[in-house]
Amino acid sequence: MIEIDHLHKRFGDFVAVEALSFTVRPGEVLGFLGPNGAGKTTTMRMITGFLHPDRGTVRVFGHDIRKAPLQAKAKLGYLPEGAPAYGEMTPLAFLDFVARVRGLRGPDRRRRIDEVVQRLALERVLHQPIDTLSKGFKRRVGLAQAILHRPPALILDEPTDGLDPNQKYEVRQLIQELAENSLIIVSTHILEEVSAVCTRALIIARGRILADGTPAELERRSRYHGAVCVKLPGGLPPDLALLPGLAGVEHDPRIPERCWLIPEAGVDLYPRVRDFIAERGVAVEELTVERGRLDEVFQRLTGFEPLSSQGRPAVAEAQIESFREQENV
Ligand SMILES: Nc1ncnc2c1ncn2[C@@H]1O[C@H](COP(=O)(O)OP(=O)(O)OP(=O)(O)O)[C@@H](O)[C@H]1O
Repeated sequence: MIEIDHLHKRFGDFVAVEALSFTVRPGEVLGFLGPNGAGKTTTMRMITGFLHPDRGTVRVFGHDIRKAPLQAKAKLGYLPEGAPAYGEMTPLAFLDFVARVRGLRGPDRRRRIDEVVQRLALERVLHQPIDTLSKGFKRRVGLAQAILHRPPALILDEPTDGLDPNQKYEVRQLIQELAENSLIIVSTHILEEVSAVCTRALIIARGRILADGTPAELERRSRYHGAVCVKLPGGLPPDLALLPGLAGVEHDPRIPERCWLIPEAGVDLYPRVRDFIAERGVAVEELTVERGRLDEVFQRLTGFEPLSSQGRPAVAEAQIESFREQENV
């Protein structure tokens, strides 16, 4: 278990992390999300003991990272941002060096190195200087050193950043496998990654926690949660706008006959839309329900407003209001 209690960090006058508290338990994969400069790396560096907080504590399986750093660090594997390594070394020499630092000796050291080499499929680059490896292989070497001593907690700072889609997929698969034996804190900018690998997500900005929940809980905070996506070749019947519980209509800018019917809070709109379509015999090509959009929740919480969406929902809501006025509803 990792317990973080009221962590603070300033750089000069700038507050990078403020009163950050959370606990991560075995079995959890915590996605650490936030815009650039939110304080993710600073927090991870404090958790792993590479940076001292101004205030607050970090306990790793009961060991305070400042008072008992060796015991705490023995429980941690850390992949820093960009997976730095000694570039002139080969992966084999680097892993051997890390294994020695981790206190692994004799046959056990060789066995563990063999294990991670196999797990990360490093065999064919073992004797090539790390500087000459592709980004994907460099990241694998970084992950190999992080798991070499089989730590019960892994801190991974943007493990898929800069990788191609296949390499990203591979690393995500690996994170899911590693989650069977270790709790994981993983920072990312990629929201689909959160749904793919995380059991819980924490959104931070300006060093503070803005949201904490499972990916499904966060998706439920989206205005698109429960939105019904319809593609109607004959266009939107005007009186569909009168459907009780409909908060707004958003048209797909790329496909004219397609739109999202946004529900009022707490309304299950889908059965009403389905019944309306069935009763009127409206031709329909697509009818699906959205779970919600993490990107929209993230943008709203972090105060970002994309230019392309400004005003769009408001216009749709105004149209509905005018329909309702005309019909005296
Ligand atoms: N050593 C330092 N000296 C001064 N400012 C720093 C230092 N380290 C980090 N900062 C600042 O603290 C803030 C938080 O940085 P941090 O790297 O933790 O953010 P992040 O969430 O990891 O961002 P990114 O997603 O871009 O990696 C940033 O504004 C950064 O410039």
